[in-house]
Amino acid sequence: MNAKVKIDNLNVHFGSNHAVKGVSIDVPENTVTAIIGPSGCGKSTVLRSLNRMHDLFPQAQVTGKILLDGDDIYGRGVDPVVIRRRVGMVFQKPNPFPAMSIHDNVIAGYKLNGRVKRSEADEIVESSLRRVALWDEVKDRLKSSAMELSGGQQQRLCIARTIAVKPEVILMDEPCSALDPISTVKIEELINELKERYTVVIVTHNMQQAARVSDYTAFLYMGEMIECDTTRKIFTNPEKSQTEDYITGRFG
Ligand SMILES: Nc1ncnc2c1ncn2[C@@H]1O[C@H](COP(=O)(O)OP(=O)(O)OP(=O)(O)O)[C@@H](O)[C@H]1O
Repeated sequence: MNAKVKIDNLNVHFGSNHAVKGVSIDVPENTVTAIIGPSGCGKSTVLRSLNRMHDLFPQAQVTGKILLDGDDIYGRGVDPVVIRRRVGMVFQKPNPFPAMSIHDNVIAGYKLNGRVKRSEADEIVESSLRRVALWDEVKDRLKSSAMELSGGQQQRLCIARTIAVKPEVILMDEPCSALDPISTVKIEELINELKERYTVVIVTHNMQQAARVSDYTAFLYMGEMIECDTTRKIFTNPEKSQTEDYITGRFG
């Protein structure tokens, strides 16, 4: 299988804190890869490296390579804005734009490309909302504020906003941690559908969630990648004792 994203000897320093130490992971296309590990082990830092989010933190120093379709996203002349369009991100807490309607939230990122005809915008809003199974719930109130939606609906709206830009890769940082169990099930079902079109990388604290939604799992510990394999192998027959200790709840 092709590696859509290849993380090759990634190191991230925040000042003197060496947060990510020589991590290499291949992320195959049209799969879900979960990154798990105890708090502070560097999961979010690895994830944010995949769309150059650390460019926004001057103290962060990133070395190594992140290849997207074989090209280094940190290469000379590469525009991080273009990378962030190809590699979208969904955050822990749903973060719709509070002053915008449901409709305008979905199309907000797409509009950064330039003027969009009304009919084109309506079509993108509908198809994106359908894809996150939110259309039927909101189609009669597209002009209402996004803040009127429940937390779970807001998270699906944020995923719709990410999809509307037509990314190739979707990064998700603990996308269900602020949601109730029913909304969590909906997002997990959605993640399973998303991989038909996109490559998904998800950070989660919840090992059952990693086991349910992912095809591959990478276990990080203190900034190092201990083991990366199929999720089935990691959860049933891991190679490393640290992985086994973590997934059986002996630490973390
Ligand atoms: N913007 C930042 N500035 C300075 N240090 C940071 C920054 N982001 C992360 N770190 C440091 O990098 C290390 C790894 O943090 P990271 O958030 O990646 O861990 P994590 O595994 O995602 O943790 P959690 O599960 O608690 O969210 C920590 O020591 C953290 O303090």
